Amino acid sequence: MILSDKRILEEIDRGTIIIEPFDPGCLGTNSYDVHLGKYLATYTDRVLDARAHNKIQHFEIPKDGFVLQPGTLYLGVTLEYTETHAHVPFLEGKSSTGRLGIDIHATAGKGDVGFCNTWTLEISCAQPVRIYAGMPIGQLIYFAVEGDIEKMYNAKDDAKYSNKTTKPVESMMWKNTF
Ligand SMILES: Nc1ccn([C@H]2C[C@H](O)[C@@H](COP(=O)(O)OP(=O)(O)OP(=O)(O)O)O2)c(=O)n1
Repeated sequence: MILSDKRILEEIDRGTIIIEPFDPGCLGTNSYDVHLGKYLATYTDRVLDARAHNKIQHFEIPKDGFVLQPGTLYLGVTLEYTETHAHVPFLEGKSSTGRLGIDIHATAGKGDVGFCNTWTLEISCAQPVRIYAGMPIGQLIYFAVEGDIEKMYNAKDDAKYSNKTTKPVESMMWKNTF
């Protein structure tokens, strides 16, 4: 079950969903539009190593935008800080970004109950495209969860992406043992 607009507002009133900043105009029928934050990042090394801590360099999107190039993975971040305490949040693209050839996540769209942070975007593009800080970039949808939660994401010792940040965060795969 996906939460409707009215239900998202009720959950915001209850404090089980937090979206900051919140603009009622960004509420869709059953989603909330999120925007591109001002920081992007790229990996320092061209060849990444799934076992290593691959470092990234952050940079600010200039006022007149930044042209994404195909073949490079950019990490972006949502302008919005969100908390979701009783539902499963999903980050989805928007048709309008998709029609510009922009992908906002490489494979991970699902969030966890208890996730409290900005969202890192795994951005790639089909052809060069200029993007701007503050542009609508994706949407959050909320699913009801079945059953009790043993441990909320923000309470887990091994949660990799729970340190609050306004910048994109690199892969923490290196924390897995394999
Ligand atoms: N594009 C995305 C997808 C998810 N998340 C956030 C919300 C999730 O609650 C959190 C963890 O996502 P995953 O469970 O998919 O990530 P991992 O399994 O790699 O990390 P962990 O071991 O911390 O669960 O990251 C994000 O910021 N950007």
